[in-house]
Amino acid sequence: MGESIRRVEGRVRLGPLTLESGEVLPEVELAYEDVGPAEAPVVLVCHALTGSHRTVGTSAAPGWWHPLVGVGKAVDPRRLRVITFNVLGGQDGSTGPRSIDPRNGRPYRARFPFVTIRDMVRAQRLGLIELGVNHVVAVIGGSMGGMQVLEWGLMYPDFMDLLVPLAVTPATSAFAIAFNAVGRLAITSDPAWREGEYPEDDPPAVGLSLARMIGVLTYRTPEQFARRFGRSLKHGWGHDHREVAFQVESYLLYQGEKLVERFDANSYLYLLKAVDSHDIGRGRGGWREAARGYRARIVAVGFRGDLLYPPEEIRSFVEHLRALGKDAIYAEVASEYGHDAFLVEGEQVGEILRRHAPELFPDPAPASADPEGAALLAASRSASEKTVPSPISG
Ligand SMILES: CC(=O)SCCNC(=O)CCNC(=O)[C@H](O)C(C)(C)COP(=O)(O)OP(=O)(O)OC[C@H]1O[C@@H](n2cnc3c(N)ncnc32)[C@H](O)[C@@H]1OP(=O)(O)O
Ligand SMILES: N[C@@H](CCO)C(=O)O
Repeated sequence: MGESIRRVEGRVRLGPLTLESGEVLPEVELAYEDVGPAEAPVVLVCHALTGSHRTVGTSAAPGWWHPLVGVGKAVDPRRLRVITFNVLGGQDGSTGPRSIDPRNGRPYRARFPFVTIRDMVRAQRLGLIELGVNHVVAVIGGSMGGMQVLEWGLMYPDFMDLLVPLAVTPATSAFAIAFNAVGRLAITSDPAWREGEYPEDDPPAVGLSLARMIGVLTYRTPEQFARRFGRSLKHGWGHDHREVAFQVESYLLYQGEKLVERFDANSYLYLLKAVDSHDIGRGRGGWREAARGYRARIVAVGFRGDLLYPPEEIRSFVEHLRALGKDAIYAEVASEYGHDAFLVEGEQVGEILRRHAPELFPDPAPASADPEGAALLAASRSASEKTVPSPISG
């Protein structure tokens, strides 16, 4: 970041935390990134499955959401204080399966308790209080991050002014749970998983890799694969069923390997379970009834071709909110990235935020005055598609 922009990475200690299940984690810590002026209005960002608290990052290592959050972007840390926590159950410094259980001095691994999206949100609320934050202007997140956004709005309805759930439905569908179940089975049936007791340098690589490959199939679209790979061959066409004949196979294998390099298999299992737990209506009379509890304004975004969280379901959710008299709008983004578009189409999501919440996300001041900001801008991806206006956008 430029010298003028404050960026802190740290950990907050929360002490014991009673989970939704009734189990108690005796010592909980959350890793966080805190970027922007300390006195500025706070935007809380919630990360997705394999993201981390490094939302903005640095010019040398831009964070996972650099297309949307950063100098010159819609969520600009020159005027907003942007805070992200690594989720409870995560693997980037927050308490999770890799952490030491203080009761016996051993890593939890597969003995870590089941955590839900609500547990993640409660931990973050305690984390914000530790950081001296009692109100945020917006909570933003996509996918598993969007689940946290929806829960934030019900668990602490007056804590924020605006909720921005992206690529998420009010409850995880049977179809999405089914893919998660297959992913988990891929990991747990790899003999290298060893009931979670694998050494750090010998993880269940085949299982985790396979789980990611299955996941990637649901995060993208047939259109993207057709355009990128078509039937292009990697090697000459042979007759061995073990060969990697097509480019698309090579790509998928690489995506699997890449995750093995950067993610813990046990944490992946727990986070998939947390995703399965997502249902804003659980214990609240169903999602339609639960929706009555929102008090903050909502700008919800769906992504064309999202197999897991179909835009039409998000749109119906917003229609229901509006029928309840809530201040909610829906906008849709077209992208061949499908579900993953929430991560890469930052320019389009930024346009939606500027249009519907200009008081928080005004047109950016040029980043050129800040050389590091310009470098971050250059690092972001260009969006090729345009935002699709929705008839129910305000
Ligand atoms: C951006 C980050 O910070 S990632 C690390 C933190 N984690 C996160 O942010 C979680 C969320 N992020 C993600 O899910 C992803 O990073 C996304 C969706 C944002 C982008 O996905 P990517 O995998 O980077 O994009 P994409 O699908 O274009 O794949 C590109 C990779 O496939 C490789 N590739 C492309 N075609 C082929 C092929 N035929 N055979 C083998 N590899 C191939 C590219 O070389 C490239 O490799 P690289 O990642 O080492 O540069
Ligand atoms: N690509 C996303 C998918 C889940 O939203 C991730 O890895 O977090």
